[in-house]
Amino acid sequence: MIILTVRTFSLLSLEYATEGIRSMITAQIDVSGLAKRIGDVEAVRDATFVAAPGRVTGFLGPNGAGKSTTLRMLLGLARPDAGTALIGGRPYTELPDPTGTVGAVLDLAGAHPAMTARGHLRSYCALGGHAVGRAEQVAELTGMTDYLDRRVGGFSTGMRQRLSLATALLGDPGVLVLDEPSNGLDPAGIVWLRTFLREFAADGGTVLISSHVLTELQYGIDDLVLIDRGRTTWTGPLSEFTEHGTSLEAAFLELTSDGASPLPTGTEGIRA
Ligand SMILES: Nc1ncnc2c1ncn2[C@@H]1O[C@H](COP(=O)(O)OP(=O)(O)OP(=O)(O)O)[C@@H](O)[C@H]1O
Repeated sequence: MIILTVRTFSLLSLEYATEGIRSMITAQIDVSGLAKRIGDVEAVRDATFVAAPGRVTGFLGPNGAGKSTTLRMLLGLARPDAGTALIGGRPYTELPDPTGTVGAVLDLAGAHPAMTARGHLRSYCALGGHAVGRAEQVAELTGMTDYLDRRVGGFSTGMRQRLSLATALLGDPGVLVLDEPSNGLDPAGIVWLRTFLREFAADGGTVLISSHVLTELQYGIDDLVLIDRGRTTWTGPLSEFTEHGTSLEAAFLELTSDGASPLPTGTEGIRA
């Protein structure tokens, strides 16, 4: 996809880029020293990383590592005990146009089963103050046009994932935050999602995508953030993680042990 950027200017710390007929507000994600205790559990102890515009950043860690809790803090759904999680230099709750800045998929679309996809999207257009025609536009972007008049109750998990993504895109955000979006997608759906996210980033968007499945991220991301037991243990370009012959899987296992192992030889990413 060719980017025709005709103008950019700074809006707070957000970059507003106009490109062809489409415009988006792009912004960097900055997480620093983030911590959150839930009951007796230190769900997040020290998460520090950046997700940059124009890049797809994978947020990888084993089950229970703290990925969802970190993303919930980033999206203003949980209050950090310490540290900051900023989008374009601001907490989510202080963004002037939250849905026009960030699209998030944390859970499968919680639409009423009797509602059609079109009805679901149109009600979110009304809630978010978006033009009603956005429903059909995001359906086209996510390959949902043929399903618009079907009831959500009959959707497969993969179609629900697409509907969630379509809903997140209604405000034409420049930042996408996706928590395990490949769950329930078949191989063709995974390839489609990977291609969609790469094009979104190629247009200048910021993508942060979490997963505990290595193979989901291996071919679709530019940068990698590893989290283990609530701490980011490695951040950097994926190419640095694997270029010296260490497989992603081997490096992942090494860096999600007890943290005592050395970095893969030649790896220049940052180890926390
Ligand atoms: N509501 C909660 N009540 C109690 N403990 C919680 C709660 N939410 C998260 N935790 C705990 O916090 C830790 C981090 O959980 P989190 O869901 O953030 O991990 P995750 O990396 O997203 O895991 P997964 O890959 O399995 O989704 C885990 O030990 C989890 O059990």
